[in-house]
Amino acid sequence: MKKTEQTLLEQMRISEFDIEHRKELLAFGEEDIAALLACRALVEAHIDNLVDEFYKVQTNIAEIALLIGDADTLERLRNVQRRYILDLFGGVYDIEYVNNRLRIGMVHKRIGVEPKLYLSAIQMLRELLVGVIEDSGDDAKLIRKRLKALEKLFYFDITLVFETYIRSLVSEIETAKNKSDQYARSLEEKVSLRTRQLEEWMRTDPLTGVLNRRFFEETVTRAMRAAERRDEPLTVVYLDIDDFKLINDREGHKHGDEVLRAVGEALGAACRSEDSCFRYGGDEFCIVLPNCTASEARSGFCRRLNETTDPRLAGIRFSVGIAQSGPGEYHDPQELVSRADADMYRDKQKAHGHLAEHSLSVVPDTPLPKDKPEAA
Ligand SMILES: Nc1nc2c(ncn2[C@@H]2O[C@H](COP(=O)(O)OP(=O)(O)OP(=O)(O)O)[C@@H](O)[C@H]2O)c(=O)[nH]1
Repeated sequence: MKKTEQTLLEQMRISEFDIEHRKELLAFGEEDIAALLACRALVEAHIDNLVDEFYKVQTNIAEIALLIGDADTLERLRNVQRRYILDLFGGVYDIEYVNNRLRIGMVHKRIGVEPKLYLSAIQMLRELLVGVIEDSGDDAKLIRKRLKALEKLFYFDITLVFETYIRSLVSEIETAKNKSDQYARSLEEKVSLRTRQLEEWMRTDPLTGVLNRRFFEETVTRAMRAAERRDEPLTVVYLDIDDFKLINDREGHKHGDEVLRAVGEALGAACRSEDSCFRYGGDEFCIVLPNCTASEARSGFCRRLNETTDPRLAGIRFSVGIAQSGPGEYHDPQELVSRADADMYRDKQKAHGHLAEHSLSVVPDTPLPKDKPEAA
């Protein structure tokens, strides 16, 4: 619930029962109320003098004069003080009376009246009132009773003002804490986002956008363990662009970069969500295909790659090596990669020796790669 939807009494959980309890704690009873009421006429007769004297002293204190600030405010305060003094001897110390005291505590906190200034003002007022009551010429015993009752009422009021003051301080601390918690949370979110971005950046090959070699071994090892656990096949496809040096030499390094970028995009498009694609060397790429046989890699991944229509890849040919592990028997992850590499090398030899067609030519409308015997 918003603070503005609650009265001060509700915020501080002060009920009529609580007010009576406070009076009991101070032994403030009917006798005291009667003693204070008995002074009312006397105090009323001196009220202007009391208020004048009070503010004469108060406005001589530099800090207080600064807080009051101007003549209009002083006039307003004089009226408030007049009402307060009369309330002290009004004989009614109920929920309304308490609410007014709480409000004073709140206003003091808001305008920055420090507790020491409030206490010194109360002490000053007390002395002025004691003077008036003592000079009444009444019976000494009666005067003592009245002063005692006034003392108790001041304690009653001071406690309320201080509690509001403290409550207000606690609220300020809570607000500051909430703000700093909020800031810490937003900072945490930013850090975790930046960390994710950094990790992503560390994993990614900046030119082609596919994963870099640093994470390759870790990925194959993890994929191999998962395949073993599930008794599924795992396939690695090794791709090497044919005569890439020639492309660089003929078309320029910039064009070569553009081809590598296009290869990265084509591989990304040919991969399933569970596949991981790596730039393994300058013009070499490795694709880890979980739950996929060598034959499925050819009919699935290689076919999709072969369907690439990117004009930057027209005439680009790959030597392809495929190696499968599992189900049943599993190789060492490094051995699986070496087998895919060896298979790719054999493919390249055939191509160079014109013994066979290239495994994969990424040009529009090229036929599917020839199905090779399983490497597993
Ligand atoms: N444009 C460009 N070229 C690169 C990059 N990284 C490596 N290369 C070049 O890629 C070429 C690879 O050449 P080779 O290893 O001889 O391979 P190849 O010319 O494809 O020959 P084969 O593999 O036998 O078909 C080298 O000339 C490298 O300089 C790169 O990031 N951008």
